[in-house]
Amino acid sequence: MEIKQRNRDVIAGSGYVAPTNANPLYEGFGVYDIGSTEAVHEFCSQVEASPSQSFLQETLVKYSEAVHELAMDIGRKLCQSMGLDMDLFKGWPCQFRINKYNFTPESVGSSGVQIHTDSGFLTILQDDDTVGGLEVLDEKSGAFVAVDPLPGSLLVNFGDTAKAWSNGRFCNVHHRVQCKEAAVRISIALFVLGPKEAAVEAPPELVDASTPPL
Ligand SMILES: O=C(O)CCC(=O)C(=O)O
Ligand SMILES: [Fe+2]
Repeated sequence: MEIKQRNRDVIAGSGYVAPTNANPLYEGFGVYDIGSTEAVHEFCSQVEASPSQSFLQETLVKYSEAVHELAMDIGRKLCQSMGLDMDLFKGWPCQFRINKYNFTPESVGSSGVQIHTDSGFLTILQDDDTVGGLEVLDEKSGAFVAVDPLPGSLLVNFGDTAKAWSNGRFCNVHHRVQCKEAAVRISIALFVLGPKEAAVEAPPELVDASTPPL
């Protein structure tokens, strides 16, 4: 526990999250801004990835660089597809989280993570290869739809900041994690948060008479 606690918050909730009474099955590690290779190295040294475990550090650096580049690329393509000439996510902090759910026989049927929307712009999620549980809300019918494990795939969803920026064109999807079986479930998320200093505002091209400001 002492070692896990070394993964301290940079912003609220960005470091180690221990199980709580409200959420006893969940714990997670995090890096505030994975766009910084130093932050990834610091994380590895905090959780004592020793030189004998250097493959861990290498893997994490490679993974974080690849998923960060993917996020930036998605930002550019989103803008292109909307006819906007901008590099949207450039310089935005990207938070990284490794989620662990210690599901038990007693917890089957209960909640691993309550229903929520992600607060940032975009989330890239690598879900557990075998243990399901992620469900997204179909806003029309009000029913939850299971997102079954699909090894080798990444799931991308928008959050609250994307809804604000796009003036309601992008939907911040509600989702939750349910315990379906007594097994450890791991997921890895990258959250493209939003501009560090400036406020989020819809570009003028996305505001007109038929889509007035939200
Ligand atoms: O573990 C998952 O599949 C989803 C986790 C999640 O929704 C989150 O970290 O915001
Ligand atoms: Fe989420």
